[in-house]
Amino acid sequence: MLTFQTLAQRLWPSTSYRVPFLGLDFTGKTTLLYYIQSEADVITPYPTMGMNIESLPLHFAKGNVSITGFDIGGGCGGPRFAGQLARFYLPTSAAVIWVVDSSDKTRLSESVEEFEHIMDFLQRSQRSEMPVVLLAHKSDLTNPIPLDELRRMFWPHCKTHPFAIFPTTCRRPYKESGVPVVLAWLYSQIQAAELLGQHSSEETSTETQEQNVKEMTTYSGSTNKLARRLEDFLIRAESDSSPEVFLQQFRELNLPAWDHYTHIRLAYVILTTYGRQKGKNMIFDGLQHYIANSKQTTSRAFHVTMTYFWIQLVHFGIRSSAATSSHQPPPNSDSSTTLTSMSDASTLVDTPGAVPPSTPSTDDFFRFLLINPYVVDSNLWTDYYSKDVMMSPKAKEEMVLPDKQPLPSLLVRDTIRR
Ligand SMILES: Nc1nc2c(ncn2[C@@H]2O[C@H](COP(=O)(O)OP(=O)(O)OP(=O)(O)O)[C@@H](O)[C@H]2O)c(=O)[nH]1
Ligand SMILES: [Mg+2]
Repeated sequence: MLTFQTLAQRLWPSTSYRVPFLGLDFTGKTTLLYYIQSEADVITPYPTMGMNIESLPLHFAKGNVSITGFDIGGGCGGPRFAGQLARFYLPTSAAVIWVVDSSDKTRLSESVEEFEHIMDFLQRSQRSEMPVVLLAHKSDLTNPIPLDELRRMFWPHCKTHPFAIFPTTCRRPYKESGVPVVLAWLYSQIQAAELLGQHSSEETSTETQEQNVKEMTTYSGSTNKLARRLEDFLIRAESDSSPEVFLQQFRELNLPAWDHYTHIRLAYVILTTYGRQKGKNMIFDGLQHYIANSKQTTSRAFHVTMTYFWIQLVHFGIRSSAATSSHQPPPNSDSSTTLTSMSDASTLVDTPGAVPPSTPSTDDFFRFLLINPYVVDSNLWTDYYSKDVMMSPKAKEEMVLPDKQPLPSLLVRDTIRR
């Protein structure tokens, strides 16, 4: 049976120490991650969808250490879902960074509540010795919550952990930001844990793993639909046909199902194999062809705006997971090419002697889903479009822009990633 923790270990082998950046949305987790990486302030103008995973090589007088920062966004499914996602990584993490927006007293008790859930989980995963650092972030703003008050509220929930609170800001020069002190503390804690042999246990009992899966889908007794759907997607992906067979089934109007999972996998496989420009046209042409000719889709109609929406979201996700993917997109994959259709696609794949573009592996699709779990939510479009706009005849026939908020921008993300 697939267990999430085994999967996480397979996809991100522990060559460096995993440190998740957790906390409520809008607290500054992403800004901090890239601030640590570049030692300079960066602009993060939109909430994180899914995760940012970055390698952070840290240098100290006493030695060097490599940390992999997992910034788990509150921009998808809310803090509860982010907390559930964190459970994939927590049992094998070296430490936890909990970020509080110290300028926002109104959300303090919400932050404590989420923190308590995470600490309970660590307790049950037998990781009650894991170092926890609380960042009283945005300390540049006026009237920050006093550190004593933060200690009073958070400390009772993590008494068994090495624990420290530091004020931090990304709005000052790096050396004055408080961040170097945090990293030095983390380094000393990781070294100490290493000496005591606490972090060496990568193995987790089957019982604990099964508990983690249960934790992933159940939260305080209430079932989380998104987490369940993610689990369904991962289980399906594990036993699914190869990407080559899957594309063949698409061309032959013979897919095993015509549902949200199938659409996401189709978009993923085609966009990673052929790049955005070519892949987008292939998806448009291929879907129209399929809907017009397959018995599976007799009552369906092609929807231009919906198709464009999912292409944009899946492509955004592919670019987000690119840093951790083993699959290399084709050269010039994003450059402009002439219109390509599904019949061109079969030519590309089947021409004798031609070198076919390589398709991504199953692991790459797992990785994509884990980093971008929001794609499992078939109602995600409602965050961007009102029902009236999306269901209008105009939106069905041509691309209509969202009326609620702009779609996540690759340009912005790439500026941040530089
Ligand atoms: N004043 C101030 N603002 C900051 C600081 N760090 C981040 N911000 C701002 O806080 C806002 C939220 O930052 P993000 O990094 O997107 O927050 P996040 O925790 O990643 O949010 P989600 O992705 O929604 O979970 C942005 O407007 C940042 O520019 C800081 O040190 N000082
Ligand atoms: Mg973020």
